[in-house]
Amino acid sequence: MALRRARTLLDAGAQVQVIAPQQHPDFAALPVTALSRHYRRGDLSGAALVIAATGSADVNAAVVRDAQAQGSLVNDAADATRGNWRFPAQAERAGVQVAVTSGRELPLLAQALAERITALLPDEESLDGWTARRELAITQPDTQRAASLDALRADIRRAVGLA
Ligand SMILES: C[C@@]1(CC(=O)O)c2cc3[nH]c(cc4nc(cc5[nH]c(cc(n2)[C@H]1CCC(=O)O)[C@@](C)(CC(=O)O)[C@@H]5CCC(=O)O)C(CC(=O)O)=C4CCC(=O)O)c(CCC(=O)O)c3CC(=O)O
Ligand SMILES: NC(=O)C1=CN([C@@H]2O[C@H](COP(=O)(O)OP(=O)(O)OC[C@H]3O[C@@H](n4cnc5c(N)ncnc54)[C@H](O)[C@@H]3O)[C@@H](O)[C@H]2O)C=CC1
Repeated sequence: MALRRARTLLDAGAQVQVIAPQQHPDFAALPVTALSRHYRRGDLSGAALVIAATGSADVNAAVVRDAQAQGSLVNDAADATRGNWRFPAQAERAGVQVAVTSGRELPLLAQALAERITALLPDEESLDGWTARRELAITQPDTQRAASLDALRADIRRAVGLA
């Protein structure tokens, strides 16, 4: 679990520190700093986002409490309602990102919706074409500009399946 979270955070550009007595061997290949020991109060100092993902509910509760006391965002991997951060399913193509949360614990729905949305995401060529059209449109005089943006809006809406 911690490994999956670490990959998500690294993909988002975070600096990741892992604290656990036993760590999955795949951590060795990741650019994380690792402490091979039990969690101690004080370990969270300076952390913007904290994930409690031990198998122990008591340790996770202590981590959540300590994180909240210092004002950090925190996720309890065993129960998202105990923290204030949730992990969404993600759809991404050519820089366009959509995050889907079920607002509850229903990851299979979030994943299914993210998969459906991925199929709607435009390719790089379309994005580049629309961006160029927008850049041109916003340099035009008012009436022409409105017509160009309306035409672009209609094309974009059609491309994502809207009437
Ligand atoms: C609350 C949340 C976490 C949070 O935000 O804190 C949460 C909670 C839990 N997930 C559990 C199980 C599974 N999670 C997945 C998959 C994903 N889970 C993700 C998010 C979230 N999962 C958040 C809610 C999201 C929402 O609903 O909106 C995704 C979308 C994103 C991500 O994890 O990065 C990711 C897709 C990754 C991808 O697309 O690649 C699969 C399927 C699989 O692995 O393929 C299973 C097995 C099937 C099943 O159990 O449904 C368990 C039981 C654990 C146990 O057995 O103990 C809990 C805990 C509980 O429910 O208590
Ligand atoms: N949100 C989700 O999608 C999922 C959540 N989970 C939850 O995540 C948690 C972890 O599950 P797994 O990764 O499968 O368990 P795991 O047993 O593989 O890993 C637990 C890790 O916690 C470490 N640990 C134990 N005591 C510790 C302490 N005092 N201080 C620091 N580290 C300590 C262990 O060394 C180990 O590395 C569980 O609470 C489980 O319910 C599990 C699967 C999916």
